[in-house]
Amino acid sequence: MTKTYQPLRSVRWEDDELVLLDQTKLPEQTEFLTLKDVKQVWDAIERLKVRGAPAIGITAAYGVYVAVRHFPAATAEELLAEVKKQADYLATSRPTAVNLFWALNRMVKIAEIATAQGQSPEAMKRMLLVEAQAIQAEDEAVCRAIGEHALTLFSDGIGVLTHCNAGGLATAKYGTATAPMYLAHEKGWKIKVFADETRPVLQGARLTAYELQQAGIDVTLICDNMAAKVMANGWVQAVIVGTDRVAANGDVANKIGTYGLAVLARAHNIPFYVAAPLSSIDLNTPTGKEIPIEEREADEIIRGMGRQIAPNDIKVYNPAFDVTPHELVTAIITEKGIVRAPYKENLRALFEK
Ligand SMILES: CSC[C@H]1O[C@H](OP(=O)(O)O)[C@H](O)[C@@H]1O
Repeated sequence: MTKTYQPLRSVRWEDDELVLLDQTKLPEQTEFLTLKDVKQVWDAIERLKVRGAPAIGITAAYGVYVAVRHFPAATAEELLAEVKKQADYLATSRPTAVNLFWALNRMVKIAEIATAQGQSPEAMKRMLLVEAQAIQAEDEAVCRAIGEHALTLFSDGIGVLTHCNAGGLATAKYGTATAPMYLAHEKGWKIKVFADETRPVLQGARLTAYELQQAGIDVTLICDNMAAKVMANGWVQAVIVGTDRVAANGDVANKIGTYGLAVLARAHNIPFYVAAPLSSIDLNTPTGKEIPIEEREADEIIRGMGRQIAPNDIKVYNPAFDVTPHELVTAIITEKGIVRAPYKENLRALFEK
């Protein structure tokens, strides 16, 4: 009997409103938010109520429509100017996940096309909503395709370690790193997942462990400092993670702690895979050195989960991401196939296919 994955959708356009699952409340509470204005959308992205590169892009796309749907533009040019203004505002919510900028650029492009076609402001607004819905629908198909390619690297009974949440909650459905886990489960394979808790915001403990358990997948939660022991035990045959931005040379920005995992995987001769939709690959950023790394507030560490665990006013360094050099990446798994080194040439070729 095939087990179909029942998604817990993090972003929905429902009854003509943008509805988000508040990921800061999981796993204890399943709470939905209806976002009525662009400031609420900005806050939801910045405060990680919605997070994960593709989900951020989808939310920002709907956010542009929410921002302008009632704007009283007399002409398409006036509305185009407002679309650009609101897209620029949403672009300030978080700096690292390139999907945010990729999705906002798509929304501005639609507004430019509508203007060039001489569409009315009302027609442009309809085109904007359709584009946001297309971005969401495409992401679901992209994630499933990533899963199918990744599955060719897995086998029944495999042990897989993952970091943070690159799951269904971070995308339209299936996730990127978790897509092969769901598809393997659908095929009836026995797959053992080890999920890093992923300090300080615990996306692995709160989200990955939660969504995989809900789907009936064998998942074991470990603290980040246990990954080496799990690998040394021989329990891991592959590491697979998501990404917020792949640079043109194949350097990978992802949740803080990913770089350390890649070093551990290399030390244990374990393949290190990055699941990356083309919407997360940024050929305009030459190397990982040029990827902006978000630094978040000290309280995420000092008072992260509701209780104080460090002295007041202690100095804190809280980068939300790190960069894994492409030399440590075994393969980048995209919806168009599996990409291996030399990454600079092979990533560019993806966009020429
Ligand atoms: C499928 S992209 C998921 C990606 O996003 C996460 O970051 P955050 O939770 O801060 O948005 C993490 O880097 C995941 O790999």
